[in-house]
Amino acid sequence: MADNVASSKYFLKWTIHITLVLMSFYGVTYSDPYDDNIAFQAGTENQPEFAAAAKPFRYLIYDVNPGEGFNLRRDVYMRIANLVNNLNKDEVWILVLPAWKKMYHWQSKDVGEQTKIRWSTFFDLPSLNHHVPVMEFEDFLMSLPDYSIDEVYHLQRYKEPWTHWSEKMQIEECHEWTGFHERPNGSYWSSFFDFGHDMDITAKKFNCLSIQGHASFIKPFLLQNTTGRSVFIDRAETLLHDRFGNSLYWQARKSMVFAKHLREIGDEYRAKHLDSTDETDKTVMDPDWRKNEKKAGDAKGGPYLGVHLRRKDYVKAHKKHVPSLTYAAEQIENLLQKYKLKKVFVATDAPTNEFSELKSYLKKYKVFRFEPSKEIRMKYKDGGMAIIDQWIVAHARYFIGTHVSTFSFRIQEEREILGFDPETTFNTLCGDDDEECEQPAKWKIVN
Ligand SMILES: C[C@@H]1O[C@H](OP(=O)(O)OP(=O)(O)OC[C@H]2O[C@@H](n3cnc4c(=O)[nH]c(N)nc43)[C@H](O)[C@@H]2O)[C@@H](O)[C@H](O)[C@@H]1O
Repeated sequence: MADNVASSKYFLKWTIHITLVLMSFYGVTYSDPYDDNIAFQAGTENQPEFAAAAKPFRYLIYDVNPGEGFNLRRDVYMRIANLVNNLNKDEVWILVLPAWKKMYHWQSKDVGEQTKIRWSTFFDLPSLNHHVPVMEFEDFLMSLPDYSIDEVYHLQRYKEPWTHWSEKMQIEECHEWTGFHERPNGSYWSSFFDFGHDMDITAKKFNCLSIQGHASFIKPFLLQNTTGRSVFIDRAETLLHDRFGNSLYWQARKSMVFAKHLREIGDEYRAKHLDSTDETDKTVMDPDWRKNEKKAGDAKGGPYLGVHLRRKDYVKAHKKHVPSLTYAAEQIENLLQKYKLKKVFVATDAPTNEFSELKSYLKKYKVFRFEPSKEIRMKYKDGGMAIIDQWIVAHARYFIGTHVSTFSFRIQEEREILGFDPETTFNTLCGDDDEECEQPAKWKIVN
């Protein structure tokens, strides 16, 4: 009896939660009584021709190759978000956010476990929800009474190299290790963002799907060839952006507003150490990203140079393009002189000794690096520290990053959203012997 009451209360709670997510997406204002992180203020204007909310909704869950880093994963989110945006023109689909789990670069050992991290730790969920309906994986699990996902498709590349590129897909034998294990009862077990280690989460159906195409190429397959309420796409990085750099691309990117608690820490640091506030820097943003349509040059930026200096594995992996610390310091000094700045903020994964060495070459200037308290590190982990660094460095008067680092790319996009002149954004440090020193393509915002 008690069990029945508990389970009907539970069912009611999740029915209300999901209804509220969808109401928010369809433009109704509400506060979710169950989650302090979700207080939606969805607008009503410009609602696209999405399917009627009354249809039964479905869930799209995805994951990315375990080897991929934080900032490529952010890019894959955009591809899938725009697929879900497209799906919602025909059926209601909720995008289930893959919980963050430990990555190769998240090496801090003194910040507690870096697993099962909610997206709301890093991003503002109401902002994501303004673009597509989203839900945390943990919450989705709670709404699955038997922890059983209906269908899984592990995407893989075709074995044969292509001579002529065309979009194609086909269910085939798995070419590679998938992380899904068939059980005697025919269900499939996987770790599902580490939740599977404590809970018995399985999939009813599992297939490998060879595919070559853009994200929306899989849409007809999802609508016509799958019937499950919940569909999991593994190795989603296999799908390409539908259109790189168009307005929808930028809408997805703009919706990835950093969590307020991280922005506030960054803002406090800017004010305290870098004489930088949004008012003086002309970087005041509307809390609703849909209302921000900045033009190049609107933003002035704080009176400091911003540098993203990627070290660690990059020093070896991109030998030709990553400068020695002496040459990095020389380039930094030239920019400080050119822009008549006295302060430089360095976002970097460099160990302390390398940062001290860099500082020793720049004695005439004030060289800053964000050094968080233990409490902040424990709370927001390595991912949170990366975002705070990105936020601070993105507000600089002039930015220079590291060759082909996705960490630098995300900073460049942030500056496009803030309204900086692209000349002050798309710049890369040169390697010591890199005579060409190719500069990044200018991917300008399309509002
Ligand atoms: C060569 C490739 O490079 C890719 O790296 P790349 O695109 O720079 O960028 P990410 O994929 O984000 O990986 C770099 C990770 O290193 C840390 N990191 C790098 N720079 C900074 C910084 O300035 N501040 C802070 N706080 N953390 C930093 C952070 O955890 C970040 O997610 C890798 O993901 C691939 O695995 C591969 O190694």
